[in-house]
Amino acid sequence: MEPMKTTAPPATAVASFADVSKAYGRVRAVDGLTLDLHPGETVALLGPNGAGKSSTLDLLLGLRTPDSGRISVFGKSPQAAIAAGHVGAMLQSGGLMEGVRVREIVGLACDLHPKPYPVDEVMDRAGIAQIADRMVDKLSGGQEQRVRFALATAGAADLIVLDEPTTGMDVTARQAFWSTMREQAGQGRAVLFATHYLEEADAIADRVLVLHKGRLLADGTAAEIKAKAGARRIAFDLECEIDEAALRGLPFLASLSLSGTTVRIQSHDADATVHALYGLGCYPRNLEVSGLGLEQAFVAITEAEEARTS
Ligand SMILES: Nc1ncnc2c1ncn2[C@@H]1O[C@H](COP(=O)(O)OP(=O)(O)OP(=O)(O)O)[C@@H](O)[C@H]1O
Repeated sequence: MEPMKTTAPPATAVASFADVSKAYGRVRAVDGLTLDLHPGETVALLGPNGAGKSSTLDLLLGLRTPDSGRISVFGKSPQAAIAAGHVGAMLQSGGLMEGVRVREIVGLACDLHPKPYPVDEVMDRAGIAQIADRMVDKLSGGQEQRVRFALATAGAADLIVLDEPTTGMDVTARQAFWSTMREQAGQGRAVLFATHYLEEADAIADRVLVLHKGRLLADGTAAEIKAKAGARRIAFDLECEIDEAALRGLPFLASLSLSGTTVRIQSHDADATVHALYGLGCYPRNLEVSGLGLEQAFVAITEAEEARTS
């Protein structure tokens, strides 16, 4: 009799980067990146301007070749995976074809896709049915983004790659966009998106990657990234005059800001900071201690790295 298997087999990676580097002259855009993406995962790629997010996505899509390391997408080269229809992509810019109507460009994307969806379905999902007859060069920024979204979802791809997909979209378009992406991930597709909207990453992503100068600084759930930042927020009001220098002398302080009588602190050990605060002889009112938001965690992690490397 076969022994009973007690553990599930490891999910095969949708895409893998193995020690991938890419430089432009002296700029190391991607520096020793090792990473696996898995089916059904929604992954946010974060990083300050110039961190290497677009370069990473370009490498994944075979638009650029790594100087060293290996990238595989569904066990193939990125180009072969794209030709096989495994990958849908929505890039940051790049003009849409001129002189054609919305329906024509979406129709073309469907015709070219090895596993296309019906054109009307694609247009409905992207919320562009009403502008089907408009020329693509006469669209607003948000409408253009919706058309790009339609092009990325013209067929059944198993990996969807999005570079700042919701830039320029209004609230309704954003919500519709993310609900479609959740649906896609729910069907087992992997979704990788680069963004500067940290609330979006916090709300949408199962996994967050933080890039800085081409290197992976953090990889985990939003909660893990917040914990990694290793700081907590303390906010309170002062009811008596207190010397700012005394506040700045509190232990474990990462940052301090004063606004009127309100003090906001980030501390690496909130218990110790609050304990010392009571020792200053002026009791804080409305004391709140909370974890960092993803945005503050992101800033704390990237600033710490900046300080370490500069
Ligand atoms: N074609 C290129 N030639 C020279 N340098 C480049 C080129 N493309 C990107 N770079 C440089 O590589 C680094 C990474 O750029 P990249 O566009 O990947 O960053 P990013 O994280 O996407 O930035 P942003 O948030 O501003 O879009 C930057 O320093 C950028 O100036």
